[in-house]
Amino acid sequence: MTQTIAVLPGDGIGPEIIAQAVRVLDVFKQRGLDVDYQFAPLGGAAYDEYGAPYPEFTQNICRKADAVLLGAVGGPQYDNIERALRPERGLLAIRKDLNLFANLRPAILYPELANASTLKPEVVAGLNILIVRELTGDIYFAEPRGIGQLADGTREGVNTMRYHESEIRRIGHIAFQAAQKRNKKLCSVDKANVLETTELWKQIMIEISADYPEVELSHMYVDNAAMQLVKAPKQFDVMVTGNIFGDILSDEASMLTGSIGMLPSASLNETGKGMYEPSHGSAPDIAGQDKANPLATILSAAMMLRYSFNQDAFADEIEQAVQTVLKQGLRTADIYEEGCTLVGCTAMGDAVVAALQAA
Ligand SMILES: NC(=O)c1ccc[n+]([C@@H]2O[C@H](COP(=O)([O-])OP(=O)(O)OC[C@H]3O[C@@H](n4cnc5c(N)ncnc54)[C@H](O)[C@@H]3O)[C@@H](O)[C@H]2O)c1
Ligand SMILES: CC(C)[C@H](C(=O)O)[C@@H](O)C(=O)O
Ligand SMILES: [Mg+2]
Repeated sequence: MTQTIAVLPGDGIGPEIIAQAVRVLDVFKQRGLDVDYQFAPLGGAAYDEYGAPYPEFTQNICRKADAVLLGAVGGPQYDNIERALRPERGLLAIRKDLNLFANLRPAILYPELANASTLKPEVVAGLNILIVRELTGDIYFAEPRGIGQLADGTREGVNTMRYHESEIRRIGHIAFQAAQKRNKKLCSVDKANVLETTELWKQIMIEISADYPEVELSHMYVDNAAMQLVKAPKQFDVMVTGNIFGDILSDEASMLTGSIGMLPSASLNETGKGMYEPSHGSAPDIAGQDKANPLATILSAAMMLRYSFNQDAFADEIEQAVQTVLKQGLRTADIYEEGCTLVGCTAMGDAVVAALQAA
């Protein structure tokens, strides 16, 4: 039966990078992958068309789809609209609506990019970390929130950090299972020395570690983890952390791989349904200039084939094709180094498609 991919290009560079990922998926459609695309707006594009960042039109398509492929949302033209209508709220709403609580962000350094990282090549060579970020709880979603006025006329901003143990438990199991399939090391990142929410996080991780005796569990405070990621990133195998810490640490980890333009992600729910998107944003500073690196989005499409469609061999082929184009010396501006060939977003897509067709 034909399966459906909801394709949400979003804003800024979103449409440019999504176009390349769709071309890559088309290669597999030609080889028999039985999928159809349904395009829908999210974020600013949806606000422009429907007056809401996650309108009913998009909700209906995404709820029925077997998987969702997203570019990125947001842009300066939306920064001053009512908060509830901002593009980023559309992204949070779709994550909550589809219950996508498990965000997997693999930071893998392709050997060809060892010099593209701002860190010394020997610090990052061979890097392969998986960040497991909880995505539907924490300070992102808990009430109360808002900016209020106090009796004395001054204003106060409020957000609330909250986790129920069931939310911690389910992301913990995902992380332990991922570690079990990898190098069996799990580092849980918290701020249990200060925040009770994350003290509970740590307790739950210890409790469920009993189910995974072969996985070595360690704990690290988030400030130290931020430092260790640049000092000695290869000490990590899988890291598991809450929504806000995971947001920050995954952007940090992306630079270990050369560029944020290289970091894909999968956001999964309990049934395995997923939304796949690069970890970066809509990059308004380079939008519309054919300069964006499409590889994080193309690698996110590979994660979709692996997790949503059980097509491991196709996913491997995409990852191999990305390595081939890097070996050929092709680089978008964010990963460019002397002696390589500078290409735009479309030409990078062309090269990945050509590598797949040659394989
Ligand atoms: N998942 C998402 O949709 C998502 C994620 C992060 C930020 N945002 C939104 O994106 C907008 C811009 O945010 P920001 O500037 O803080 O973060 P950003 O990730 O969009 O950009 C940060 C820097 O990285 C560069 N960059 C990002 N992706 C790139 C790519 N594929 N190729 C080359 N360079 C790339 C940008 O040019 C910029 O210099 C904001 O509205 C923000 O809310 C959306
Ligand atoms: C745009 C924003 C809502 C989002 C987040 O904070 O989760 C982004 O930074 C991400 O990492 O996907
Ligand atoms: Mg982020």
